[in-house]
Amino acid sequence: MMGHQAEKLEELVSSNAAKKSKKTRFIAVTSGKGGVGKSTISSNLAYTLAQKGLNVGIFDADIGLANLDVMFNVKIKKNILHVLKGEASVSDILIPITRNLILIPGESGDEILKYSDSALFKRFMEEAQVLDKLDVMIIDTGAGIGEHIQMFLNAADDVIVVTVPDPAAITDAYATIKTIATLRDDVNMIMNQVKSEKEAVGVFEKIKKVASVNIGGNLNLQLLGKINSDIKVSSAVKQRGLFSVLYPSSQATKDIELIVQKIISKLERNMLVKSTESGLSGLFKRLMDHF
Ligand SMILES: Nc1ncnc2c1ncn2[C@@H]1O[C@H](COP(=O)(O)OP(=O)(O)OP(=O)(O)O)[C@@H](O)[C@H]1O
Repeated sequence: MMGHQAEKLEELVSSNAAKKSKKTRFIAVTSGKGGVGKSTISSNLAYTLAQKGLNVGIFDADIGLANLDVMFNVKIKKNILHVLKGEASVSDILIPITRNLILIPGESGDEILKYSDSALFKRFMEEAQVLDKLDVMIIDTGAGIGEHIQMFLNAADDVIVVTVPDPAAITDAYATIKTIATLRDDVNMIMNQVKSEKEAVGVFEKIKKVASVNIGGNLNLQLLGKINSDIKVSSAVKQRGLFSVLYPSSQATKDIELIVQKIISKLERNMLVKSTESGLSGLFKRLMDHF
C-alpha cells in the first residue's frame, strides 16, 4: 500500500519538479533534551534568513508542544493534519509572518503518516505547490529520537542539533547524534546558552572526540555556531517576540547573524548540486521515500 503510494507520489512530484528550476533546502533543527532553545533558534534563524531576502518556510513539526506560535505571537487553528484529512487547504493553514517568511503548522504525532489515501495525497501535493518557491524550509522537530522525528532528520538536507553546555543536555545531544549517524554522515551543532566562543568550541570538541571514538564511521560533525546566554533572549520570549527583532544589537542577534551567513554560503555552494525537490511537496515526497 505504502509502496504504491510512494510511487504515485514520486510520479506526481517529478512531473512538477521538471517544470521548476527552484530547489528548496530542508534544514531540520532538533535536540536531545527539551527546553534547550530549539524553537527560539529555529524561529530567529528563519526570520534572519528571510531578512536576507530568501523565501523561507518554517515547518513546526513540534506542534504538540506548541512553541513557534508563541515565538511568532500568532494563533494556530488548523495544521497539516487538517489538510491531509481534507478539512482545510494548504493556503488555509499557512501563516504569513513577514513578506517572505511563512509558518507551516505541522503535527507532532505519527498520525500524519497514516493518511495514505491516494486521492487526498494527490490533492495535498497539488496544493502544496503554493510553497514550491521556498529557498529554505526550516523544520523544527520535537526533541528526542522518536520515529517521526527520525523521518524528518532523514528527509532533511542539513540537520542541526542544538544543545546547551550542561552535562545532562550534552549526554542527550550525544545520544541524538548517535542515532542520526545511523541515518546520515553530516551533522551540525549549535551550542546555545554558552558564555563564550571558547566555551562552545571546548564543549563541541569533547563531543566530537567521544563521537569519533564511539560512533566512528564517516560521521562529519561540525560546529555551525554558538549563541551566548543572553538575558535579551528570555526577555524576548516573555514578550512573545523574536530577539533578533526586539534586540537587533544584542550578542544573541550577532551570533544568529554569523550562523545565517554560514548557512547562506553553504546554500550557494550547494545550489549547483542538490536535489530537484521543492517546497512542502518535496518534503513529503522525501518522508514517503522513507518507507
Ligand atoms: N541563548 C539563550 N539565552 C538565554 N535564554 C535562552 C537562550 N536560549 C533559550 N533560552 C531560554 O530557554 C527557554 C527555552 O527555549 P525554547 O522554548 O526555544 O526551547 P526548546 O528546545 O524549543 O524547547 P521544547 O523542547 O520545549 O520545544 C526560552 O524560553 C528562553 O527563555
